[in-house]
Amino acid sequence: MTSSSSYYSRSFSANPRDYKLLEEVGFGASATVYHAVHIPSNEQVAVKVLDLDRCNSNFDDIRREAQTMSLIDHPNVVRAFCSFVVDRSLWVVMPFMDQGSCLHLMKVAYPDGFEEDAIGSVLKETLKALDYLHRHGHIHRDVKAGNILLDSNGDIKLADFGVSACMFDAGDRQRSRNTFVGTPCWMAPEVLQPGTGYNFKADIWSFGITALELAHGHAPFSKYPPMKVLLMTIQNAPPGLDYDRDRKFSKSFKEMVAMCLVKDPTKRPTVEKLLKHSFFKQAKPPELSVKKLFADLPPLWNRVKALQLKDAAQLALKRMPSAEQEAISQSEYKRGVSAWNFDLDDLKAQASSVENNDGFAEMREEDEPKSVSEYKDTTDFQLNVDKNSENSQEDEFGLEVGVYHHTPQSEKRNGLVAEASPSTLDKDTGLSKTKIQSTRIRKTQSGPLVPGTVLGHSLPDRGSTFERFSCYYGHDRFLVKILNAFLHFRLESENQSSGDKSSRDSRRAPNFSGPLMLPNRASANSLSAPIKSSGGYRDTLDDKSKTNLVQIKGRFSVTRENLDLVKDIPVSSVSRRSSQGSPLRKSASVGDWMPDAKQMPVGQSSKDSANINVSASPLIPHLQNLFHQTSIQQDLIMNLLNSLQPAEAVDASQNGKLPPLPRTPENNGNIETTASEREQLLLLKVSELQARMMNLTDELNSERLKYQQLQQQLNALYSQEQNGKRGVA
Ligand SMILES: Nc1ncnc2c1ncn2[C@@H]1O[C@H](COP(=O)(O)OP(=O)(O)OP(=O)(O)O)[C@@H](O)[C@H]1O
Repeated sequence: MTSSSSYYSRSFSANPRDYKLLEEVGFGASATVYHAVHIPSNEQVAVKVLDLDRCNSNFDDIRREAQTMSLIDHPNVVRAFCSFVVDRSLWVVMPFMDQGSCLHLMKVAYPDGFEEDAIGSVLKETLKALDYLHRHGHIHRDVKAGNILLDSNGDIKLADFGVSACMFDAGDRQRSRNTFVGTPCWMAPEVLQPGTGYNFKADIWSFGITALELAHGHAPFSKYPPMKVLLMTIQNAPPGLDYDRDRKFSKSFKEMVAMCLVKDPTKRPTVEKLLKHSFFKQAKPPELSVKKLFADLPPLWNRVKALQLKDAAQLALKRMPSAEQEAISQSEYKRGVSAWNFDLDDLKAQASSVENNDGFAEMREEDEPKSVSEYKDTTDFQLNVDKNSENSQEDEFGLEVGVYHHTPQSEKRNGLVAEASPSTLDKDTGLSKTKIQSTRIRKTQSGPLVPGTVLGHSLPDRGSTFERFSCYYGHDRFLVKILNAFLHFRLESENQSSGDKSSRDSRRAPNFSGPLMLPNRASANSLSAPIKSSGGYRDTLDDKSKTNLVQIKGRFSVTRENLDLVKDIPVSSVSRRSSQGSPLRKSASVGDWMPDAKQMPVGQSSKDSANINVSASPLIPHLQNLFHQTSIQQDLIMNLLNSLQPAEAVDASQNGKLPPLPRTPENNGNIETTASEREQLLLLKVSELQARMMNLTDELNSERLKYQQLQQQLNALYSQEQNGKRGVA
């Protein structure tokens, strides 16, 4: 094996014929990495073959990345010996790191993570790499275990400049620092937040997440879908090492991680400062701590093959196309693929997962932020949403706390908390064994967190009504789910919009929509086998993304669908009843339900907003978010409306009678009296539901108005742009 230092004395030719590609040793979002031999010198190298059609970056960007890589000269950073174009791909020749990435090693042999001494060495070497990059004005932007490579000598190098950005660049390149680039689980909150921009401190956050990844075998939140990760990263208290669960790790390791995972980037240490931390002062040389990790393992390519087979077998178990998609998506996501985008279908799938109440239930699990873990024992858990995240407090280590966290039962309740608790359904319904979660709202000390607009009722009312939904209408599980889902989305959208408010002045924002761009294999950084399925997920996406691609920026693409979305509200699959008596009306311009004109602000024309060239607009993500939220809410309302009729029908069809009332001494089982009483009760409930539906409709309208206002802003921006162009002409 050639030591990496001897590589530097050699020159590697930029001719594909001089390289013999051997085994595949890695696969990422846009590239396949091969173990190869440089024939003239008989040197082992790695050749990264970037599929230019699969890259979301333009060619100049990619070439620049390769050039940057070739200028690198640091023992802890993978440099490119040379790069050249072969057909529709770019070959980058690099030193071969014969033990692969830390992620791969964990997948193969350390699913629960490494020991602390190995982690210390790996992190220290990575930090040296970051120190070098930051000093030279680079933000890496994709620090993660999958990009930390090891070789048999114990050398540790940071790889993958696919998304790095130069802080000294100007123009387009500089702007890319305001784009949405990286891998969601590792991305700093400021990177995920619309329009805030970020700097090299984003790497410190990712470094902290990588520390957790190495300690646990996976990154925090890695089991959640992207949208949830995004929300959790922005809203939750930062993740960290738990003082109880992670007892095996030292205090200094925990403190070091906590220093990196502070939401306010200005409070994160620089690399220089971090290197002086006691954790790194104690770190052992990699030869002592890291080499032993792979001492007994077979060669890298055999491990890669084994993982490929394992992943292929797992996927073969899920033959159904949708299950396959889900498996690919989950698997890719968990393993940390960088290129990803959101898609309405994806979001809707997440919405449907809310039906199973996992939106709440998941929060109990292992990836909770550290502020949560101490409340693990509470059976009744609460979701606490602090709208004033910018006012979040800091603990003694300068850590932010309590942005979006569980609250212990014992806490005083003078603020508002949405509580999800198990509830048993009506025994007579056949669903009596099924537990669902009713949603109650009540006060907690954590402050006035959920605005009163959630349901437009006094708090005790809201609480009791939701309880009644789950008990009285226990037979209509669907209805309860709708209401729970609605509340969940309200909470999420409230938090999102509060995030939006804080960045209202921003000129650029990341886009959370578009197809989920995933490679067609089970796992990327885990080096798995391609999934060869005709008409499979990747194929579909490829075609779709090729035909629809409008703009490519970094790893994020804007597709025509994104734009169409602004013009065409997706028609819900839910059948809709007449809007008579509802403030909603069918809109001719957008083909869907719109607020009644008389409820619109003066001077606001829906016609104005119909024909907008939005391609250049930074408002697209906001509009998409609003559309998404409102269309889901709209569906919920329509479901609610629809459910009224069947509910009555079902009730009446039970042996031709109304549902049984409890026997009381008064009615003494008198059928005639109870029947009319029950009728009245049902009518009452129906009108109560209708009233609630009207409230929901009001909220929908106010969302619509927000959307209209955004459209107006968009119009104004567009005309400004047009005027500007005319002026220049
Ligand atoms: N020089 C190398 N030697 C050995 N293995 C490598 C080398 N470079 C990359 N790999 C392996 O290939 C995998 C994918 O490489 P890389 O991360 O560069 O691709 P990518 O498309 O940029 O991936 P992503 O964007 O998903 O991180 C790595 O996780 C690693 O396991």
